[in-house]
Amino acid sequence: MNTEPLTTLKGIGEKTEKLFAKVGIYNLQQLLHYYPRDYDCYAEPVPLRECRQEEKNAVYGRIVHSPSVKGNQRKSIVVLELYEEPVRLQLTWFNMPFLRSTLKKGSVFIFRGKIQEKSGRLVMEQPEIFTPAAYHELLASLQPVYGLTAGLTNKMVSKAVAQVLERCAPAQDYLPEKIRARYELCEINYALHEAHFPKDQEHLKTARRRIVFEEFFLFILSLRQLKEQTEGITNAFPIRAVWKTEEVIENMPYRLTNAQMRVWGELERDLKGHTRMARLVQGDVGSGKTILAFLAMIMTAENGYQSALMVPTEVLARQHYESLCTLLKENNLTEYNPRLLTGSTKAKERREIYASLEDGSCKMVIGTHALIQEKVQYKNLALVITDEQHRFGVRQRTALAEKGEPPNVLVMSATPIPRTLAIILYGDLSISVIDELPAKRLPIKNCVVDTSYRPKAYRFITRQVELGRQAYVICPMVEESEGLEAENVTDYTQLLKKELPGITVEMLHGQMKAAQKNEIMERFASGEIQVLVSTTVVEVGVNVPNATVMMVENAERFGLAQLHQLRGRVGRGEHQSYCIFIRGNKDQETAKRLEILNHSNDGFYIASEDLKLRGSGDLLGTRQSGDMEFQMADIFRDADILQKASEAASELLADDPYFEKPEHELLKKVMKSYLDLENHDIGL
Ligand SMILES: Nc1ncnc2c1ncn2[C@@H]1O[C@H](COP(=O)(O)OP(=O)(O)OP(=O)(O)O)[C@@H](O)[C@H]1O
Repeated sequence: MNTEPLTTLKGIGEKTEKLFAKVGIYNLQQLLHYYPRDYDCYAEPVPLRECRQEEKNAVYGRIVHSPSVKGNQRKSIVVLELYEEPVRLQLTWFNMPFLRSTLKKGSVFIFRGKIQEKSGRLVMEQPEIFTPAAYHELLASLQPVYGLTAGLTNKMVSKAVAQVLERCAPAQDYLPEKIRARYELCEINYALHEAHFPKDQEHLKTARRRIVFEEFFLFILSLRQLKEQTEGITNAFPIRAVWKTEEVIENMPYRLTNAQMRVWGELERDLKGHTRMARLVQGDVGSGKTILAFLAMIMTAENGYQSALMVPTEVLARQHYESLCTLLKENNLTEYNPRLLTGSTKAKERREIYASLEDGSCKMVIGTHALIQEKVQYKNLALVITDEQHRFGVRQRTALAEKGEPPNVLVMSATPIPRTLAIILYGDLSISVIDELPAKRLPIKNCVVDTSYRPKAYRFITRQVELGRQAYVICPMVEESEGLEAENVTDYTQLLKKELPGITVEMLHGQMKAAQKNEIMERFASGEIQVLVSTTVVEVGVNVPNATVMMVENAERFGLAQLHQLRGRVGRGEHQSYCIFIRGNKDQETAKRLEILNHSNDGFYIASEDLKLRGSGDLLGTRQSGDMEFQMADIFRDADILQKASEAASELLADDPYFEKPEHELLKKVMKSYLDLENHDIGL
């Protein structure tokens, strides 16, 4: 593992190092695995009449008239007209007056950019300019497009990656030869190189297959090890039947659905059982998983034991904490002393919480990664609940479990994974499914529209706010970023403040300070903020039943599973809810994909239809699931590779369960650092 800092690369100083840190890259190893999020394909130039609108095109241009330059020194626009009967195309460049001397009359260039229709004219803004010879060199190649942040350019990333590739190669391959041959996987150095700088689609496909396989393979191997260590362990916290949970269920303002009751029965059986519980509860968005988690916590506390609920974001931790406190108060159970422990808990309070966990006076704790820091000692932690399994590595899953006697483990997930895949990905867990939504829910009304619909959408939101409801508006980015045409939360909030006078509009995104995020979320939950412009930080678990509109800008930039999660933020109460997906392009494929969402509110159906539509050949589309477990793999798109990796892991473990054979020596080392890395990521 190459953990040298980025500053060991040429051209990277402290300033650039900080920019890389913003996208989560701190060392060479991480940079090597920072795969492009897309690839730009340099296709043959086409005649103007064959250009496709809303897409990137390359066109030949013989300059007949010199370009015009308008404006002044500080703000100028260079305009060049291309004409091929019957098509006229206007090329424009902002603040690049020097281009006038490059674009000389009589010369020939290739211009490349997106063609759009604006006020009845075809325009290409800020096109790239190439000489025909230079373009020829690039032809058919795929140029990597990396995820960026303000100040970090694509060129900076690709140059740095190129250096690392040169420095690290040739690495020894740790996937055993036998497996590589059997599953037709290419060699590691080749895979890494082609994943970043593919020669063509075929090379990319081959590279991708290898990397995806490897990601799944390592994951499954560690999962199997985990299973071996934990399966059949005696339940160290036997639970007696108690009546409190029955009372809590009776006192609830609603009745549990049949599915909730069935799953609760399964949880209860597990908790009272002789062997340790290890269960996954899967249920579509809004199906009511949280109350089951709370019931399990109450039953555990009633028996004198502690439980911990760990969630991926602070916003969600706080929300769950508040609902738990309300539930306990309503049932006179505040003696369980629930606490909230997150990264932003102040030192003094933190010490108090640590003490109450150690002496056992706190029976329930909800929090983020802070819960698994070394300093936290529990008196008798009997139940660990993790929310949204996917966001935690295998290692994190057990870190909590290692604090004392192995506790019962309950995992909640809203990711609609088909059963066959779930069995692989959650190999160490039994699975329960909540396959029913609470009654009285009206199906969400959806529409997929283009940007011209915005004024109507704003009027609609205004009317909903007048009725006392609230709305979310989701943008893909936090702030404007060079070369990326997508709406951003910062500018959009300003725009909406103007467009929606008299309505309280605020923004929320992951880069804000925790205290600020909490404040905004609390004001939204209490109804004070009426429209929340946000990134996908609200994607998982956020529960504000009064919100009835979810408007998603640049819906094409999100995977369907992610859009389904976002949509799940509305329709959580009794009011009719609406979802407006705004398409930022006119691409046919996008339209087809979004139509699936438009016609169904069922997460499992959406995932399977999406898979059919994509087929396995689609390499470049948006990743389906927003999970962070894998760098490149996507559990939906790569379902077939997942199956193969699972097969391979079984074969390997049957042959050499402790990696003792010489050909598995390197793999053993990699497995160890794979687990350590996850530890390292969470600061253990
Ligand atoms: N049986 C029920 N009847 C009516 N409302 C319910 C029922 N169960 C839960 N709810 C309510 O439905 C809303 C959604 O429940 P919850 O937050 O548990 O969903 P979830 O399954 O965790 O969804 P997500 O995956 O989106 O977080 C909450 O406001 C909750 O109080």
